[in-house]
Amino acid sequence: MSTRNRDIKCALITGGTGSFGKTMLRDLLDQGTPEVRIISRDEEKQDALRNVLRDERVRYYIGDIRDRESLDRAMHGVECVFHAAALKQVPSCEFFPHEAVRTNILGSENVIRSGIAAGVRNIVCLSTDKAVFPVNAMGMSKALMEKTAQAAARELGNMAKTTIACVRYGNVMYSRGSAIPLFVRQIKEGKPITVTEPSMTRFLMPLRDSVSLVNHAFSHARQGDLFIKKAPASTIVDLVAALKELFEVPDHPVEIIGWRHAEKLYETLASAQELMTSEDMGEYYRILPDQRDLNYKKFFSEGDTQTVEQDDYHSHNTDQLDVEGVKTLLRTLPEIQTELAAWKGGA
Ligand SMILES: O=c1ccn([C@@H]2O[C@H](COP(=O)(O)OP(=O)(O)O[C@H]3O[C@H](CO)[C@@H](O)[C@H](O)[C@H]3O)[C@@H](O)[C@H]2O)c(=O)[nH]1
Repeated sequence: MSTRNRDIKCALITGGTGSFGKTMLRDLLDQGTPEVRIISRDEEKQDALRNVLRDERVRYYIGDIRDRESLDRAMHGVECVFHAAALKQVPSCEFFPHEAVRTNILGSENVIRSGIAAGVRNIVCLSTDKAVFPVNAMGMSKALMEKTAQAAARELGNMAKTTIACVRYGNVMYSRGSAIPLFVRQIKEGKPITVTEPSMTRFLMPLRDSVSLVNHAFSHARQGDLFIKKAPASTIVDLVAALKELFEVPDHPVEIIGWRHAEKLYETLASAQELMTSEDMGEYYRILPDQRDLNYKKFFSEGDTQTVEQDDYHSHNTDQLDVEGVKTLLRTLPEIQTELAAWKGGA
């Protein structure tokens, strides 16, 4: 996936047993990283991972990013931190916003402070498109995580030992608790596919691309940068049609259930203002940090008058995949390949 992380001797992944964490872990091990630490709360998930991997280069730390001490114990000697631990489900954050504050904002602050204190070289914090113009508690807390990271980066400046960057990505296809595995389960169980709003669009990103984005950020980050990866999108109705065609169930019923709490019709990966201070890197955008200080007076005397000439970059105006395009992308996912083989084998 990446050839750029070969010189890392010791990496730490927070939330190391999640979908992203496990893929990142495998990527680092494949590159020959001598030591990868993961820190997470759930001993059972760690034990399951330990039994699957059986790799002595992986060190497991039980801990919670809410608890600075547990982070400090895992942090000494670490060169780079991939910070993926988060409360990421929209409904649970909506009902327990204070928990989102404690994990996504205060926990991230702990990761950053612990990393700086231990002299870590790179910290990459994972964010989401839901942090742009946020309407739900999950997105709001991730937006504040980004601000926390950027404030720490600004405070450190360019000469510091530690570089802090963020990445923002859209829906990771087949991630735990998301719509695609739910739709597959509904097909397998003969239950109606529940669609919220057919015309909703979402950026579609395979897990491997989210790891590439993080690797890109790791290799290219300057202090306070935020990276996004350009990605295609589709409507939910096309996503469902693609799955029905792949599983060859043209008559499978679809039930419209209406919008869930705090959902958007489309998601935005970068605002027009952010794009104004961004660098187009081909597959990626680098969004530069705001370098202004608190001396607002000089903005009037020295500031530029900038006009916003472009649109936000969102899932309604990025490349739109049609049903065939979604099918092609879905076919590349290992989980879909496994499900299809079992489905067709058993049919
Ligand atoms: O039964 C369902 C469930 C979802 N959807 C729709 O499918 C799309 C994707 O839903 P889902 O996979 O739950 O993703 P999001 O709600 O967009 O949020 C996901 O994507 C975020 C990144 O944007 C992650 O941070 C979140 O953890 C993850 O839940 C949305 O338009 C939903 O309205 C349905 O139509 N029917």
